[in-house]
Amino acid sequence: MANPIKVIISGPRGRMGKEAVKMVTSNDNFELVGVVDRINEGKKLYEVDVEFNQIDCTVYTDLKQCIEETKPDCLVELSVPQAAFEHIKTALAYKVRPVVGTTGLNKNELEELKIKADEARIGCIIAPNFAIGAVLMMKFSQMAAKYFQDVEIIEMHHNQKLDAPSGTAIKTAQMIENVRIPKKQGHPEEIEKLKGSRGADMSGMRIHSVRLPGLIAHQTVMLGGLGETLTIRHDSYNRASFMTGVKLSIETVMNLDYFVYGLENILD
Ligand SMILES: NC(=O)C1=CN([C@@H]2O[C@H](COP(=O)(O)OP(=O)(O)OC[C@H]3O[C@@H](n4cnc5c(N)ncnc54)[C@H](O)[C@@H]3O)[C@@H](O)[C@H]2O)C=CC1
Ligand SMILES: O=C(O)C1=N[C@H](C(=O)O)C[C@H](O)C1
Repeated sequence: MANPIKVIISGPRGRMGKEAVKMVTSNDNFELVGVVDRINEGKKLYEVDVEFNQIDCTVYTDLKQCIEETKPDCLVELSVPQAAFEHIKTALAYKVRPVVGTTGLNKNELEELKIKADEARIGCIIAPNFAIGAVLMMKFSQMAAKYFQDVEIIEMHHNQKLDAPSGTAIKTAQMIENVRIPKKQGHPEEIEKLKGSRGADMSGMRIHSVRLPGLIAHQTVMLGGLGETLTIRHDSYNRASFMTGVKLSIETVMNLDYFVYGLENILD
């Protein structure tokens, strides 16, 4: 059997981080060699949270030190955008391949990371959504937008989410932008009596962000035409739904020497 891929995870105590720790440590092809967090420097994961019982892996607060001591192949980045950008740049500088789920990176940051990864010929996968169904929902929406110019994206998430609109909603709109003839939707003279009531505007499309306790991650794309509408919806009911894509990305990034934005680009 080939040597396991040595993985480090950023944001291990988070909702996604915990699920990723579980997935990586239960997979024989991977070895969790370290984690990076804001706190708990030098502790073992099992000391940090009872959920990590028996996981004998060191917590680092400095990514460079983590990389130098553990010599990982891959960084799984699941923290916050403010930290993620620096983490990805550091990983690339050490030739550690990033697999990034953290959303909220802006266009310039993504562009800079693409240039760095491509120039250094280091695989890097950034996926706003790792759920297979979500990727299909985005692709189906893109297919449909060729025929329906009027699009409203409604993303719905738990109320602890920091960024709005979601990374998935932005990626969906970008994919649609590639095929849709730009159009300002609604009545040309419409007036928002309450600011924001028509949602965010992306090339005339509208994006609405719902935040409620009880939700996990959901998105509806509504397309309207002459006397008909088409509704495409995806629901993640738990964070295990994202792990198929995280696992595939870790395996795939090891054989890449360029930047990838979106899981759809590595699915067969
Ligand atoms: N691509 C995808 O499929 C998915 C992406 N996400 C994204 O993943 C990110 C994390 O989401 P959640 O787990 O729900 O958030 P969370 O708030 O539960 O977890 C974030 C964790 O990062 C830690 N953190 C903060 N600063 C850090 C630093 N400098 N270094 C290391 N860790 C640090 C926090 O202490 C926290 O434990 C968000 O950006 C979210 O939008 C979430 C679900 C799916
Ligand atoms: O914060 C979340 O939870 C999620 N974030 C990602 C996003 O912003 O699209 C992916 C998924 O929707 C869950």
